[in-house]
Amino acid sequence: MKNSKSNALLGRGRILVMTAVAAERDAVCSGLMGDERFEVMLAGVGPASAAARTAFALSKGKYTAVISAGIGGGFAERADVGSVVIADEIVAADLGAETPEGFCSVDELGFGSSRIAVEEEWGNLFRGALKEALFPVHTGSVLTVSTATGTAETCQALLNRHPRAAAEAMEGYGVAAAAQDFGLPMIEIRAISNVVGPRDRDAWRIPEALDKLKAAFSIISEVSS
Ligand SMILES: O=C(O)c1cccc(C(=O)CC[C@H]2O[C@@H](n3cnc4c(=O)[nH]cnc43)[C@H](O)[C@@H]2O)c1
Repeated sequence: MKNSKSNALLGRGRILVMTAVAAERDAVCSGLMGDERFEVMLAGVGPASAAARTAFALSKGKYTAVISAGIGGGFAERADVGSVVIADEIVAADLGAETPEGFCSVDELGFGSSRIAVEEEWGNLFRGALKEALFPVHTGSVLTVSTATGTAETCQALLNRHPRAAAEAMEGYGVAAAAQDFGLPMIEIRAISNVVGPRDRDAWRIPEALDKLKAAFSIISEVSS
């Protein structure tokens, strides 16, 4: 599956892929099957570690684009367990201040933006390729949180603030902030392992999500060639 649009983005150099933990990195590497255009590194868990490690990697190597990837929580009826979410924007969902009237975002506080745009053309390309391969794939905001949601109340509060949210994870905004500082396009891809809501770790389908992550990167490698 060749595509000239992808070559414009991917053909110029190496792509840095950041995953939080080793199991995610291994799944991505396994899907990429030695595709040398991609380099996969560990971001650590959470946006701070992800931003620091991504910026460090970008300062040392020559990259033309960045992907934040891993497993993630899916919002019910938007992204089922076993599906893949391709972000169309990344939102730092808990970056701000609590007030008696409710949550106040950094945007409202006047300290910058809680949203970082992703590479739209690239997202469309990957989504199309995954769909063509009959892959369950969704698009929407991917929220970055420092505390994984564990109650129905927090889940509802996030959805009230971010009606377009499809998934949440813990690194995307950090990776995106570093990519933005280096002027590089980026995207976030999450294989859904669990439903966002009351914490039930036994219900997380991690091996299945890692398999989906692997399969997604196999398709991404193919469509990028
Ligand atoms: O225990 C394991 O074998 C294992 C293997 C791979 C990954 C993990 C993780 O726990 C990864 C943590 C990583 O996953 C993201 N994540 C997943 N679900 C959620 C969620 O509901 N809310 C927020 N983040 C989620 C997150 O990016 C973590 O860094 C374990």
